[in-house]
Amino acid sequence: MFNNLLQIEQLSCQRGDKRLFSDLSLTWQSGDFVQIKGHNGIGKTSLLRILVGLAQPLKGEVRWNNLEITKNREEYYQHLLYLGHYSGIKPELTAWENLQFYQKISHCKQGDDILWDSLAKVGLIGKEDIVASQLSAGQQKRIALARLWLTKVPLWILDEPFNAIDKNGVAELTALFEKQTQAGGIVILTSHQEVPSQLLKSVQLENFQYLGDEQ
Ligand SMILES: Nc1ncnc2c1ncn2[C@@H]1O[C@H](COP(=O)(O)OP(=O)(O)OP(=O)(O)O)[C@@H](O)[C@H]1O
Repeated sequence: MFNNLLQIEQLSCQRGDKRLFSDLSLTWQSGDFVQIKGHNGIGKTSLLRILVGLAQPLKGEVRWNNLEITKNREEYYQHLLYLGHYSGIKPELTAWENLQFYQKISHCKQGDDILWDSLAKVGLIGKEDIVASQLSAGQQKRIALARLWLTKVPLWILDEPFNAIDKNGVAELTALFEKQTQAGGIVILTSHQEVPSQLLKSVQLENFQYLGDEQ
């Protein structure tokens, strides 16, 4: 895999009238497996949303391979898989159809076999013909997570991927994240649960909390 770089420079974030973090500068590259840490409400989701171009920082910028992401969205999104709090699945489609649709529109491994494999990995065999709206929140989350076994993109940004996932699932997903980074990908996530990996680096957002002296 090409050596990729995700850089954030002098990033400051405000939500409503509340300044969250400021002056955050970091560089991640191929092979990095990173957890964004910090107490509830510190701004972890806000940071991820800035990283994927869904929210604007107050100051600073995000660059993918030296290009500012908001000016090069099309190129950036060809390399990014983002799973946010809302799983982004279509409620009127079955689990199978959701993944088939994803295979069609994304840079994915193709074919029914790989799709069955991805359903098996998330424990949805037998549920493939049920429309997503009739599945539980946890099962819907697992349809979204099945994309991780289909995608070929290098950069994964995942907000609480382990929510509604049992202990075995957490271990299996963590192994997949390690495999992705060892193959030259970059995985950035938030998690309220312990992530069982020796490879994980962390960014503590408390270290960048706004202290009130920035102009
Ligand atoms: N759209 C918004 N408008 C105003 N304030 C917001 C908005 N979204 C989030 N906030 C506030 O910004 C702060 C950070 O929210 P964020 O969801 O980024 O935190 P978090 O660290 O991910 O929290 P948690 O660990 O609880 O998921 C919170 O105080 C939240 O209330």
